[in-house]
Amino acid sequence: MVIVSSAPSSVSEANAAPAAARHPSASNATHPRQLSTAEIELFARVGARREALADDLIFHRGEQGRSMFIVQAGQVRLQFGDSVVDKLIGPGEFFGELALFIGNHARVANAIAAQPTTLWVVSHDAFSDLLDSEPRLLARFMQRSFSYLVASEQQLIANLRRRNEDLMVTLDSLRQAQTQLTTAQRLVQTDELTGLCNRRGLYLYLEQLQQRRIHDTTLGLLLIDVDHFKQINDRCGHLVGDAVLKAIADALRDAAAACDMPCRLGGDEFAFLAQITSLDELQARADQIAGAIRALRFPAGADTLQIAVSIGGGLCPLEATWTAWYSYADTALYAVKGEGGDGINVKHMDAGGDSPAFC
Ligand SMILES: Nc1nc2c(ncn2[C@@H]2O[C@H](COP(=O)(O)OP(=O)(O)OP(=O)(O)O)[C@@H](O)[C@H]2O)c(=O)[nH]1
Repeated sequence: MVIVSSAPSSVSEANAAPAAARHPSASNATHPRQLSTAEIELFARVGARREALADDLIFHRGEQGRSMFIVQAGQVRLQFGDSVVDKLIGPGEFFGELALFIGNHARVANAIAAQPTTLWVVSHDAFSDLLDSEPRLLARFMQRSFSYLVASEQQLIANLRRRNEDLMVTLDSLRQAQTQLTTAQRLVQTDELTGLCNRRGLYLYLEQLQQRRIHDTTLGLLLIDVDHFKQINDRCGHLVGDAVLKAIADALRDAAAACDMPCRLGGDEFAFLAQITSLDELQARADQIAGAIRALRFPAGADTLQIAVSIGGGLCPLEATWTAWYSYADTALYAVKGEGGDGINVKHMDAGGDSPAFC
């Protein structure tokens, strides 16, 4: 509870010195916020006495102030908020002096009694009167206060600058972490050998399919499997096998429109999901892929190696699932393999048709 009501105070609370529990008589204003005995006597003469119990609010942040406060006994805590450290004002020290000098000044801190405290409250008007009667003493007091205020403001600016720099460093680390996360996400969706999407990348594409759909198109799926790939590895070595897989990936990439998804499902098996308008268009993609792969040549000792693929697929009924599409295309692919490979089997995936996937 505040016993004596008082007018409020200023920005200079931010600059109040930490309470060192100095007693006024122990010093003759050696600390810039410590009043000399003469100053205390002068202010005590014109100030109103105010008693505050522990936790009493003396003024709050934003409140307009016209008075300065001097702690006679006890201690006042200035809370600035915004992560600025609180300050404790002890006996013989003053706070809120800017309101005294300029009148009507918005307080920048809450002032709360840290313990039972006695204050002198010096109003702006009383101070103006004193300026006439005690100009020399008050000039020294004001000079000291101003230089302390300026030094404190500079300290505040330096702290803010440091805080800003710390924030920039934190922001930088966050950006780096974000980039690393994006890279990691890309890597887990990418097949290391060919650079195409892997199965995880395909599943992500399927999850986002609704948003990626192109108006007036349907989906077509092709499964592409290299014929006798094991023999290529056995005859020519794994490095040639790898080169074959990479070249097939390039052929798929070349045949893909921006909205299509060519990917490597694993081993020598690839998938190609296309947004197209007709079965003919899907057939044309399959022909382009098979033709490009057939045209590839790889050194195999004295000979050159030619590659062939089997392709199965069809137009995907949108009400069916990926598993059903895959199962249908796989059946179509193995029909080609059963006839010796190097062929294309692309049809409508008809839920009422002869495919076991849709039975
Ligand atoms: N070079 C290389 N070989 C791989 C890679 N991944 C899987 N393989 C090999 O690919 C071969 C696939 O063999 P199969 O599944 O029998 O297929 P295939 O020999 O093409 O038989 P068909 O499909 O019936 O014509 C296996 O020998 C695997 O070891 C890879 O990344 N690089």
